[in-house]
Amino acid sequence: MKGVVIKNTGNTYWVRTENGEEIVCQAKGNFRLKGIRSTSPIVVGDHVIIDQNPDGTAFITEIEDRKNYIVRRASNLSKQAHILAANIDEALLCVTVRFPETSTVFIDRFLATAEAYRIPVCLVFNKIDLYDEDDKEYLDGLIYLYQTIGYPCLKTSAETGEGIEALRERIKNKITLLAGHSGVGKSSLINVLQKDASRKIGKISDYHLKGTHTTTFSEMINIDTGGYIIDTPGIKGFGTIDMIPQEISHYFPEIFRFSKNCRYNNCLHINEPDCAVVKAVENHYISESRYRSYLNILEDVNESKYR
Ligand SMILES: Nc1nc2c(ncn2[C@@H]2O[C@H](COP(=O)(O)OP(=O)(O)OP(=O)(O)O)[C@@H](O)[C@H]2O)c(=O)[nH]1
Ligand SMILES: [Zn+2]
Repeated sequence: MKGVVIKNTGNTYWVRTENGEEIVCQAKGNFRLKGIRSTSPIVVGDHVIIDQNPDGTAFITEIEDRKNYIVRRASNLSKQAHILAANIDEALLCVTVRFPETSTVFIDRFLATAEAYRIPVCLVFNKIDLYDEDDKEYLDGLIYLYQTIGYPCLKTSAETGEGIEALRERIKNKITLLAGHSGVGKSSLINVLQKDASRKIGKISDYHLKGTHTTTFSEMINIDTGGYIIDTPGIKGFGTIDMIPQEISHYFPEIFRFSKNCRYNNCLHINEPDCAVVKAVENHYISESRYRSYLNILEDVNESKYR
């Protein structure tokens, strides 16, 4: 039987089968994925094949190739990657320009990392009911910037319901990763999209966690109108540690386009002669905030080499 892993704690996996049933499974014996050293061989979002025994127990026997996956920022000491989720159709980065303010550096780091993971991103600007005229002007500037680069943007209010139908359409029949700073309204948006979401989560956890001390890695919330949302504490902003300096510009689509005209093909776009990127920033074809974020990641990657 085929299914998708919707929750995982320890060696226990909740699999939703094609006919909508939820089955609790174990991974079979020494289940290991080829080529990846990971703390958990099977993760939320994995497409798996399960075998169910007459006594009701079920085992995952096969896992299909992943189209993408995200890894928790691993410490340099550990060679094992902690994979948080796989097969993500789109990430929603929930952003507020106030209460709390999300910095453009944070947004751009997230976008660059998502590019590296090959996960499309839609920006969701929440709490629009709270913004004054200045905030709105700033917000419209941000939306113009990111839409021009190619990132879709939505404006929402979990409080008034504005923009929620567009959001619902956006996530329909997809596996969506919800990310963003603490307090921007991720849980509130989930609760508006799926009325009984928190109750459902509670029920599953209570059933399994009785008397045990396992950690919930990730789980998906089923949206009745179609789709799943992955809401995982560890992925508020994911790390960029594994990038090499020359690669970073590949993850800024508009910077990458200009970089092809730099004199040196290993140009880092700092102060090299005839750098087409620096020139494009000066001429306002590339936004200064995006360029600052690029330099910020570059600095971080350079530092991490010496740690
Ligand atoms: N006015 C207004 N308040 C909102 C909106 N969305 C969320 N809030 C409020 O913002 C606060 C934080 O919302 P949460 O949904 O807990 O934020 P979160 O992103 O899930 O935060 P973490 O769980 O810490 O990551 C709560 O008091 C919400 O009621 C909105 O669109 N408008
Ligand atoms: Zn350059």
